[in-house]
Amino acid sequence: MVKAVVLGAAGGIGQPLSLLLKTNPSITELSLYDIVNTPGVAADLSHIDTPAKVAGFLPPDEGLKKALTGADIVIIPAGVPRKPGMTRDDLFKINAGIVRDLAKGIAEAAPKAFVLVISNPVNSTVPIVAEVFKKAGVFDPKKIFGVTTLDVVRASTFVSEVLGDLSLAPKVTVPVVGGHSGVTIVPLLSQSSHPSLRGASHRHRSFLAHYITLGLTFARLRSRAVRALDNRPLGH
Ligand SMILES: NC(=O)C1=CN([C@@H]2O[C@H](COP(=O)(O)OP(=O)(O)OC[C@H]3O[C@@H](n4cnc5c(N)ncnc54)[C@H](O)[C@@H]3O)[C@@H](O)[C@H]2O)C=CC1
Ligand SMILES: O=C([O-])CC(=O)C(=O)O
Repeated sequence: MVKAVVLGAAGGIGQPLSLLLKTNPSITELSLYDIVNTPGVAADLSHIDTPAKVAGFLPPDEGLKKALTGADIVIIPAGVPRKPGMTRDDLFKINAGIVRDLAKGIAEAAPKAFVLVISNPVNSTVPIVAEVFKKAGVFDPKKIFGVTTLDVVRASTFVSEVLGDLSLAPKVTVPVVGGHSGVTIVPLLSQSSHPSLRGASHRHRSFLAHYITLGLTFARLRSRAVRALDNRPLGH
């Protein structure tokens, strides 16, 4: 029996994430919490023919507590996303308080759950959860995670795309270490399994690394980067 809870389940990340969780046959219970719209999202997902029993919760009537009770895994995509021109750090002012309050709820209702923090800036929201848990006496460093998998899959995809063979993406590995903000995202391109990167120049690798760290702003630069690299042979 595995109960998963999504806090911020009605948002742009929360809805597809909840859908993916509902399609996972290992999950037997799925609770969706948000300040809006979760009853509708839960009703839609509940029609999918997989084992998870889905329920939606809103803040009134201790909705957060009800959503969290008995949770094994809690995933947090609640908060505001950045607008053009903003860095992830610019979200701190709003998201810090949101994550802090949700963490207090988890510490009270599901202190043993694994907690996965998606809300940005991840480099700061993870320590916020840790501090709230320490204060509540329930801190276990092995159970709190910042979700940065996106940087890893992005690195595989971008490297394969820029080097001209997207079909390699599922097989290419590019380890990414550090955090999930600006220069703290460090793709280890020298350790990539992509065959063309082994002989690439430092300059070329730096360019790719910068490209991978841009996150959502990458879209505007993507075609420019592909064009630039198309005209520049590897090693230059
Ligand atoms: N770690 C990562 O790889 C990624 C992180 N993000 C971050 O995830 C967060 C969410 O992004 P989106 O889903 O695109 O934003 P969104 O605005 O579409 O959704 C956010 C949801 O959070 C809800 N929310 C706000 N305050 C809440 C509270 N106190 N309790 C519960 N729910 C609350 C909103 O009602 C909304 O449904 C942002 O901070 C974004 O930067 C986004 C993409 C990737
Ligand atoms: O860039 C953003 O604002 C959202 C995020 O963390 C990402 O896509 O890596």
